[in-house]
Amino acid sequence: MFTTKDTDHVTAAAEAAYEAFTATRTSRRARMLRAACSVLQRRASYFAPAAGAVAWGGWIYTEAWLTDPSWQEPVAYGATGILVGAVTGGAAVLGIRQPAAFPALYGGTVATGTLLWSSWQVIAPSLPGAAIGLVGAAAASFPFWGWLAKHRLDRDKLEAKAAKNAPPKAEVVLAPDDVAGALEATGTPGAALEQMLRHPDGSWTAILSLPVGVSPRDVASSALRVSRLEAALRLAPGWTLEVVDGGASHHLIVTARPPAPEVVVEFPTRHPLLDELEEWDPWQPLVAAIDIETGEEVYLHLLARAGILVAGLQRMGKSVLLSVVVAHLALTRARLILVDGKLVELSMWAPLCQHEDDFVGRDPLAFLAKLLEVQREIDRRYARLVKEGRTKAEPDDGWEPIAVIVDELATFIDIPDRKVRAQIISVLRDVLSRGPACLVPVLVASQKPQDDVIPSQIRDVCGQKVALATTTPEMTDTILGRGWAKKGANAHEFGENDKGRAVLLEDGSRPRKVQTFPFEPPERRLVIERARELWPDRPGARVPLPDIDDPDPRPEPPTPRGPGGGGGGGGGRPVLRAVPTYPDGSRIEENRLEMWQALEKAGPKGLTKGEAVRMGICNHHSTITPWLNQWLAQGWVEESGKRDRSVVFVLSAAQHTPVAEAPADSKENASCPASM
Ligand SMILES: Nc1ncnc2c1ncn2[C@@H]1O[C@H](COP(=O)(O)OP(=O)(O)OP(=O)(O)O)[C@@H](O)[C@H]1O
Repeated sequence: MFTTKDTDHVTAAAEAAYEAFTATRTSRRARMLRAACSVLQRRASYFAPAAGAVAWGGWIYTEAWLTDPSWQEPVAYGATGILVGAVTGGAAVLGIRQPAAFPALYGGTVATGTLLWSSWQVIAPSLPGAAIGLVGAAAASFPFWGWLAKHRLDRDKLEAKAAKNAPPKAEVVLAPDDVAGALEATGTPGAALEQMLRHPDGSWTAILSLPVGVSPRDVASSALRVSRLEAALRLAPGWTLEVVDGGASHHLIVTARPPAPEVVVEFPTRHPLLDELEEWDPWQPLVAAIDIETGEEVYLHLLARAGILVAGLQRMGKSVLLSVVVAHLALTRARLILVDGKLVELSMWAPLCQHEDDFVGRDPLAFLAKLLEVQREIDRRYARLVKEGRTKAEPDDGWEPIAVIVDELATFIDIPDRKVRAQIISVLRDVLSRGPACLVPVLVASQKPQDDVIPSQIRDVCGQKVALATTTPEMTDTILGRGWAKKGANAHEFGENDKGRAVLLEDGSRPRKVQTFPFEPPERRLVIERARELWPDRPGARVPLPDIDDPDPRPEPPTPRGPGGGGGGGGGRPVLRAVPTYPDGSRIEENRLEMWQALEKAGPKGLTKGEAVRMGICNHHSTITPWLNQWLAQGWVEESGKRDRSVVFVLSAAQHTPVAEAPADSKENASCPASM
């Protein structure tokens, strides 16, 4: 038996239906008995004083009648007691729930009546005396009647108000004979309802035992049967039905759920990062969006999970989300490597880069070279992890985070050179999967959610995927993985006005529908200004402008190492924008550039051949010996004593790689002045 207290109208309707259902299962007499017992049980506290008073009055007057038999006294007093008792009982049955008021009113009424009547009897015992006593007792009950009337009036008012404000009544019908009957109507006769459970949220669960020969699994797994059962149950709109196999017990478990209550979620228009523009710890998750169903903050993890993939149709909010991630990274000590097929999206962050060539534009070969450089660093870091018997980096390892942000993956994947494409996919996959564990977070974004642009090898190693609006379920699956569109990740249902609306899927979790924060250029500039204040000496990267900066439009493809690389020379590098040269102006060969730069970086401390090998510049001393000999002969390098019994090589004073100047007539990118 249920109470309607504290339940909503849906629950009340469901209860009524359920009570009707249970009523059909018992005989009329049993139902009446049960109702009587129920009233007695629930209203016992109201009946007790009435019953006590009637018994007490009856006893006094029976005794009086025995000693002085006359009919007036017992009838008069008995009538009074019965009247007041009936009033009390009636009010109790009508549902007035004030246990303390009842006995008090009742007791007062009876006591006053008794006093008046007894006094009159003493003064002038007679029949009129009895009648006056009766009237007095009745008059004494006026306060009670007044109270009762007011109470009913108030209650009616409240009910009228509640009915006015209540949402339209939902129809929840459990068919007569209900779930078993409905099941029979769908072609599965003979089921018996074993148990009906009501849940506090208004949902219900029916446990049915099926006849021998009918498999609960067959019923539960047949979409047709389940939808027929749903129709036969005539559930109100918005209700959902779940049918599961009860297992060995040969039971079928049917659960109906009311629609989830609507949560009104307010979307903040300002990202919380803007309220605290201080150095940010990349180990903590960053607030990426708001869950549109619950209003909770939803996070992206830069280091604790594998890479991040963001994709969706054009103009739906990819760059905005990307900027939120870059803004967080800009406020860390991370080295930013920005790869932007469109140049304009990430170029405003270029002044925060720590290396001049850490901005890659529309150049797949330059991208591959950068990926190989990052891959070599990952190899070095993993070598240390292996030596130290660890599986991932810790915050106090002393490694500098290296964040790789790639916008518009299509520029680097959707290219005619299949070989370079395959190399890029292979190395990017490796960097995405191994990077975060050694402080190399990677984010890739694409505005073309198609298989040929987001290969499954790339998608599958991304531990966090964000699907902004797409147009088809296939596109959604391309971003999130096969089958997710069918399981409710419906990015393809977002409309063109749903800017920043996305489905976020984290490995091992259910997809969440989210709304990203707006993060427009003025807000991005605030972060940039603050980062420049925090780290004023970052040199920034040059944004390569096509046809202006790149002197060699057809550079030779680099030679990536095979999988698992292991710190080799890394092959050649494509010609990048500034042509590195020796002091005599001749170009530094691709395969020697890394060694030359290592010498530059080492400064007067110099470098031994062994150190160069350990840094992964080459596999063996013999590789660099001829280069060093040549540079010694030219006078660009000097020997400067020994360290650990090895000769230390240093660049001769003032040797450095001059940076090629942009031609005087070249246009300057507004977001990246040549001064950068
Ligand atoms: N969370 C958001 N709230 C409000 N507006 C947003 C949100 N995200 C994006 N927008 C708006 O949507 C528009 C497109 O955003 P954005 O530039 O990020 O799209 P995009 O997918 O990167 O486009 P493209 O693919 O062309 O680069 C912008 O005008 C931006 O202001």
